[in-house]
Amino acid sequence: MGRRQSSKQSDPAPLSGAKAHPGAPERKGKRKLALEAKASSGAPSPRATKKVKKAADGDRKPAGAASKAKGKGRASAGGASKNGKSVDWETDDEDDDEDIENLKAQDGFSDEDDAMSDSEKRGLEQARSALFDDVDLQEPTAGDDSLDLDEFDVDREDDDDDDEDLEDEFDLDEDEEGVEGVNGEDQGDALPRLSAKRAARAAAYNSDDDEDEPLPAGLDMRRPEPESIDGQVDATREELEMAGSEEDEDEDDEAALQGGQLEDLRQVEKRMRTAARVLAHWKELGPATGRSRSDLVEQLIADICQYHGYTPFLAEKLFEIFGVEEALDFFTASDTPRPLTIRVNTLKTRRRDLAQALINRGVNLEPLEGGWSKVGLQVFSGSSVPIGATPEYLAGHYILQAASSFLPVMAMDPQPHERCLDMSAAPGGKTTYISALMGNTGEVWANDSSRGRIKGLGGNVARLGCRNVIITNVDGREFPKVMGGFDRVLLDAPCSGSGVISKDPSVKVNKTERDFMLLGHLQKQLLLCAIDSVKTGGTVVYSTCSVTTEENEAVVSYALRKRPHVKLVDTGLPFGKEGFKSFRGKQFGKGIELTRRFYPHVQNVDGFYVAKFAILAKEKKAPEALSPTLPYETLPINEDEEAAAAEGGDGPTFDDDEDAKLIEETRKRQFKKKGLNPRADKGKAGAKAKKADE
Ligand SMILES: C[S@@+](CC[C@H](N)C(=O)[O-])C[C@H]1O[C@@H](n2cnc3c(N)ncnc32)[C@H](O)[C@@H]1O
Repeated sequence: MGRRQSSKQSDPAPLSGAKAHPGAPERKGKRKLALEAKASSGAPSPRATKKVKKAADGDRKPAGAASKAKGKGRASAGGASKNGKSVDWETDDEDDDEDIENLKAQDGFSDEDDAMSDSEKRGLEQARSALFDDVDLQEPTAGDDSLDLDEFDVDREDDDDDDEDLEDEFDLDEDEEGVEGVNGEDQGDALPRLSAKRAARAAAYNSDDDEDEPLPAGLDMRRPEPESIDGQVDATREELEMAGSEEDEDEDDEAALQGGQLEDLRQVEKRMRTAARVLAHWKELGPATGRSRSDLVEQLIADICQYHGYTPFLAEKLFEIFGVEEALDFFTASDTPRPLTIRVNTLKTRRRDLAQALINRGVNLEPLEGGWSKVGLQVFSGSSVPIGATPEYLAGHYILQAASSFLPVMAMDPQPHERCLDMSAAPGGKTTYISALMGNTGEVWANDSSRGRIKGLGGNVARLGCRNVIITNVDGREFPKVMGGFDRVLLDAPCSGSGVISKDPSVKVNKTERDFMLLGHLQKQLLLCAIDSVKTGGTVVYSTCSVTTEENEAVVSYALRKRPHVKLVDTGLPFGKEGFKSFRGKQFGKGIELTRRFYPHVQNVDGFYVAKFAILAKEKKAPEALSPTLPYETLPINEDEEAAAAEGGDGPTFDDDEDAKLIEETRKRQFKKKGLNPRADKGKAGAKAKKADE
């Protein structure tokens, strides 16, 4: 049985232009995985352990050789046309995918090796369950020596920094519109209860009878097989009724938990899927349940909070973004780590050379799924090599960077010798990519308002050998006052991080309505400043690692309204879903469908949003029409103004009285400077002044 067959996960539906990853590789708990595998199969040979670990990787691996064969030429197919020229993201003309496969074959990584015995499979299964417990409950720690989390483009700003920034509000006239669908529930009550439930869930997953049970939902990204809904009415009703009777006991939950009784979370999961199925087929299945639609939605959101550990506010906000069943997939995928990826630093090495070096060290890797990037490698767990501390890493041959983080830079498409600005750049994953695409030519201004994060940015810029980067530490809203006229600006905005919950689960409980309002506010201000910093004919890319509309489409639409000389253009990205044209009755700006959304449950990348603007020439102000009510039919024509108008410019206008005043003031200043009395007789003083001049 090959790796793929051993997987319990099925492929999320692929999007056009990109194939979805079947699952996520593990980047945590490698030691635990190895120990569990060892324990489950007695005292296996190192080879057997290696097989188990490799098989675990395989569970999360993208499609195998077939997909790689297809990968050839895909990147160019994804290349967008820009100004009639084909955008080519490749920095290396040769296709290394095949080379890497050959290297791996030489190194003994063949699919045949992956055949597992039943006991190995059982060991793997246990290891995965244990692993999932780790992932689910463990907050990210700086102590994980295999990862430099700061550098792993967590894509979220320090909350402390934000607090400072967000307090400093501008006076924007349309702030309120970004906030919608707010749930005013008292979170103070909800949070302790949620954490008690999470503890219950942890205990439930750790129970001994797990072996024959299905995987916890957080690890199993499968949707139930699409079944015919005929004949399901009774079963559905039963499931919901069972759920209903549980609900009646809800008030006793606290007591039950305190008394050491653990709720069966699998039951909750089943109930969620059932409710989602009923809601998705409401016409056919709804009436038979005897419940109202809103009642069922309410129950489902409560279950999501309980099962996945969200506040009701955020659960509802995220739930509204997706269709019912898709929402459950999103929540599940947000509990699962994304693949660990690295970006090759083409300023220092080539992908095939780096792959060779890392394979020689025992790192298990593959080119990024789908062939859409020639600088990305996916790293699979199972090797004992700490990927954040290899000699190649220290020499700056690569950076740990989430695949979704490549996308805004690809959309920006920086060219050699240009002048670019990365407005909120720390810790520098995107800055260093921009620098590499420009081949260390031109200028990359890397700015961030956080002093603390600037240090990491400087470290990465130095390690990766980016000599064209200039680092600044100001509030992005100071641009273009500080500097303007850039060819391209990237605003990878501070955001809620709702797309990267798998990296930072604290988002589930620490984001409030106020945060979203203030973030939207800040993002709008920064985007206007980004636009104003670019010269005519230039480009602005706006991105966030959030999936909410008020941080994405609403911000972009605001900028379109406030800056009529900009328009949205194709991002040129080979995959991603269209930006929302409307959301809950609100229509977004022209061309919004050209923006792109990326989701963990669809493309197995972090939730991300990318919009690309072209900056056009500002429209000249038309001369104001004369009012027919004026007392004169025509006004005397000022020759200067007429000449300026003929040239099509906003020519200067002069006011003789004002000029006379200015001339007199200047005269007085000059007299004082020369020690003369400006009020003295003009003739005498003038003669003296002339003499002083001589
Ligand atoms: C999403 S992170 C940027 C990640 C970075 N682009 C990368 O790829 O490594 C957002 C950054 O915005 C910065 N930030 C927050 N408010 C800012 C402001 N007003 N001006 C400039 N930067 C700001 C935060 O310090 C944080 O580093």
